[in-house]
Amino acid sequence: MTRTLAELRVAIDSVDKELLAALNRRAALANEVGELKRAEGSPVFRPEREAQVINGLQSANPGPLKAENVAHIWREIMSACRSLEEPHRVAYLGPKGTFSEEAAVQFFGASIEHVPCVSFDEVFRCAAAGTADFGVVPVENSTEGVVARSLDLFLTTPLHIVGETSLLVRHNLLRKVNSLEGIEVVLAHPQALAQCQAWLTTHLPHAERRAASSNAEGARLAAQNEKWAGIAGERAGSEFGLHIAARAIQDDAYNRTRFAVVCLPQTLPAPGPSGKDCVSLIVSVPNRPGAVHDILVPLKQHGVSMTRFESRPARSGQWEYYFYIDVQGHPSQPHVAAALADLQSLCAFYKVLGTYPVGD
Ligand SMILES: O=C(O)C(=O)C[C@]1(C(=O)O)C=C[C@@H](O)C=C1
Repeated sequence: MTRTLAELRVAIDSVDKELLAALNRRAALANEVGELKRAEGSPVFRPEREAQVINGLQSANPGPLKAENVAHIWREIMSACRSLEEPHRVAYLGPKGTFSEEAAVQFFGASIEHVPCVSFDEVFRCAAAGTADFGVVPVENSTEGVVARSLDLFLTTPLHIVGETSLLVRHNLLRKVNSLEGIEVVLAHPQALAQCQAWLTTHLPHAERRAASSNAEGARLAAQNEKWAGIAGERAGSEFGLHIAARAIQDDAYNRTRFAVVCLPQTLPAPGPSGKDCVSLIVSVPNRPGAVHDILVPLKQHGVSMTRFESRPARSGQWEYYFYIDVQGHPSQPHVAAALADLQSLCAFYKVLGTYPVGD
């Protein structure tokens, strides 16, 4: 016999009460964990434990809830529990409404204190000075490649990477008026202008492309002039009361940006193994034939996969480079430790940027 809507809602209300009671039992346990950690002076945020909790629940999930929804729900549950233990301040490129803010909330959940910053440099400064506990910075975009400023800042920063997350980036043309007519200036971060260049050339060939410090800042400025438009996410559109004059204008439909989560090692030491981890390194090699090939040999010999290899000029004027390398695994695994030790012995410069659970 099929149940009526009223009967189904009564059943849902009863499940919700069970969930609420269970969630509060969980929160009380997290409170106890918090007291324990305060007593021993250990960090509240444990990304490897959170990754294990989510992976475990996704494997045990019988459905019909989708695996990605399970991840999303538990990220929020753990964010709420974590904030009971200790509220975390998270710095990102502001103002409110940026993709960086979205990445910060995707990684830490909604229960955080927001520290919007005016530049990537400021995000690094805030996290290094302790004004924020963590910083979230973009490192790579699937259309445009590396975010050079972030990579350059990694070289000298005392911060290390403790996590990563990636976002599907959908850019919209935002404007006071809901039309493409009469747009004289398009304002956005240079990365976003580059990610939408084919669309802009086709649809707004005569509009000036003007760089803004962030997409949300471009949207904020566009809200002040009818002849201007911004390129940003929906979040920024609603923040500044703008129309979406054109939706999803990025040249690549699968445009994704990967973000790194950084902090001081004293805020959170390198996370332990989660079962699916990654090590990020910066190295340089002596300028001689075959040197770059040689640093890859230990990885092959010890069966360690490399998932990323980027170069940045060393700015020595000598055509020397820093290489940004990501490898799969955790240094607590003997084959990873052996590969890294051999690699280090070949490098003129070697810096471990971080060991952390692989993001989604
Ligand atoms: O297991 C812990 O260490 C906790 O503090 C609990 C908990 C959770 O809610 O499950 C909360 C914060 C940590 O980042 C990891 C997990």
